[in-house]
Parts: sequence; structure tokens; C-alpha cells
Amino acid sequence: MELIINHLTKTYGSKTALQDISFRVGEGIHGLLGPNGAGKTTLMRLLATLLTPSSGTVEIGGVPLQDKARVRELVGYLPQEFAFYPGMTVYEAMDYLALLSGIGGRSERKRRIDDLLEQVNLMEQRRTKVKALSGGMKRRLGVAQAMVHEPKLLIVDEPTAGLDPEERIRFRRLLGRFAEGRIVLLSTHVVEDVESTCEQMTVLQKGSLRYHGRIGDLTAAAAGRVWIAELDRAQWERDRDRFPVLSAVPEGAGMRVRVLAGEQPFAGAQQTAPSIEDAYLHLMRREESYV
Ligand SMILES: Nc1ncnc2c1ncn2[C@@H]1O[C@H](COP(=O)(O)OP(=O)(O)OP(=O)(O)O)[C@@H](O)[C@H]1O
Repeated sequence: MELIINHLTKTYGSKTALQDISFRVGEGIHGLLGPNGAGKTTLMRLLATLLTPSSGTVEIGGVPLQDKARVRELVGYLPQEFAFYPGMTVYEAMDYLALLSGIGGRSERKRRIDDLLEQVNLMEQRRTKVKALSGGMKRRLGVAQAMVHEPKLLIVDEPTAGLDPEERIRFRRLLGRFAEGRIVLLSTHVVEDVESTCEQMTVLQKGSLRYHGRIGDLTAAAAGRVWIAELDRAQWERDRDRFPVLSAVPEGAGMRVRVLAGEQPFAGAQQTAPSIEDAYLHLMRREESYV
């Protein structure tokens, strides 16, 4: 199973949302990151056949995107905002969607739905109306509906938004299990989600491909550029705009800071190993003069 994207471009009128994007993704969980407006939603909607490319090609498991009927069988999509059937119970909504996906036998549907509700921890709510679910529960139901036809490519947009820490961990495990023999494309602003679930990731910025590869290589590229220091407040006020700041935490009378810098930014500052969040910011700011 492979997703192959070749010279993909999407314009909305005169606005170019994606510009000549090419990359390949194999089985497993793949992170998709980028600041607001980078083109992530556009890319996901293209893959889900909800939009048509302006140019370029996409193949999902050898099936070209133009073959919409076959692609829809292969793809599951959980958008950031999705409307469900508020008046139905959790089970009825799932059953209805399973039926729409062409899962014929009642007992086969029941088996799959019970299994999924168990996995997303909604078994107790199976008779609850969708409109009565909490935000986090709705997210979990959204994931279950995107998985019901056992897609080979599952696209999830900000899936952990609104989940509490325990649910978030549970959810990552669920995606991990589901990704065996499939591709899961995980779009998120939560860099931690990528760090703990993905081996590879793609970063978009202003519609262009900024990075595609292993997470370890991205952090390696920021090595030697992350510095920590303890400063007094006056020095901090004076120097705070000189470097991209990763974090700044008040400590006693001073500040404990973490910044990006090409060379030692302050006397006494020490280098530290980059986290993926540091590496992401380094990538975003690489063209600036600090390096
Ligand atoms: N229907 C549309 N018509 C015109 N421009 C659009 C349309 N949809 C998106 N855009 C523009 O295309 C660019 C990419 O948008 P997109 O929603 O794909 O980004 P994103 O990375 O998903 O952002 P976010 O993280 O904020 O959801 C943005 O500049 C956006 O304003």
C-alpha cells in the first residue's frame, strides 16, 4: 500500500493553496504539519475526493484519484468539523454509515461497530443520542465512523483536539493498531502527537512542501542550535527579540529561557538536544538570519 503524490497543485481562483507537491507515503502513521493556511486541509480534501486537483496526479494503492468510486472505498476521512446525525443514537448513526459504505449483512455490521465502539471507548454510550455526547466523545465517534469501512488510507484532521490526556494516549494506541497494513495520515498542530506516533512526517508551508522525511533527520538538522540559559529579567527584556524563543519560564528573580541561535546567544548559555518542537520551529525559521 502506497500513496503517491506527483506535482499536485490546487488553486482557488487566483489563490494557490498547494504548489507542485510531490511525495510518497508507505504503510504506518504519517504526520502532516504546517502553520495555519499551509494547505493541509486542501490536501486532505483532495485525497478524500472532495476537491479536484488543478494539476498533478495522486495514486492510492495504485488507484488514480480520478477513479472516485474506488478511491472512496479505499479512503476514510475525519475532518476537523464534521456534522453527524444528532437525533440518532451512537449505534444507529454508526449502523447507518456502515450501510452507506456498503457493508451488507446486519451481523457483520454489528460485529464491526461493536468492535470499533469498544476501541474508541463508547460502548456505554451506544444508546445515547449523538447530540448528547461531549466534544471529546464526538471526536471519538468521528474516528470510529471514518474507520468503519476499514479504509486502506485513513485521513484524520486534528483528531486529539478536545481529548483529555488519557483519551489522547488511548487514541494514539488505537491509530497505531489501525495503521498495521494501512496508511494513516495524521494532520495536527500537536507536535507531541507526531513525536509519539509517527516515524515520518511532511511539513507544508504556504502551499509548498517544506520537509518530507524521518522525524529523527529533522531533529538532527537542528542539533547545535538549541540553547538554554538563565537570565536576569533586565537582560531578558533587553535581548528577548534577538532570537526565536522556544520557551521562557520565570524562575525566582530571573528567567529560564530556551532559544534558537547559530552560536552562543548569551554568556553561560548551554546547548541542549533539540526536541521535535524545537526542530519544527528551526525548520520554519531557517531562512531567517539567526542561523
Ligand atoms: N475555498 C477556498 N477559496 C479560496 N481560498 C481558499 C479556500 N480554501 C482554502 N483557501 C486558502 O488556501 C490556503 C490553504 O488553506 P487550507 O485550509 O488548506 O490550510 P490549512 O493548512 O488547512 O490551514 P489550517 O491549519 O488553518 O486549517 C489558505 O490561504 C486559505 O485561505
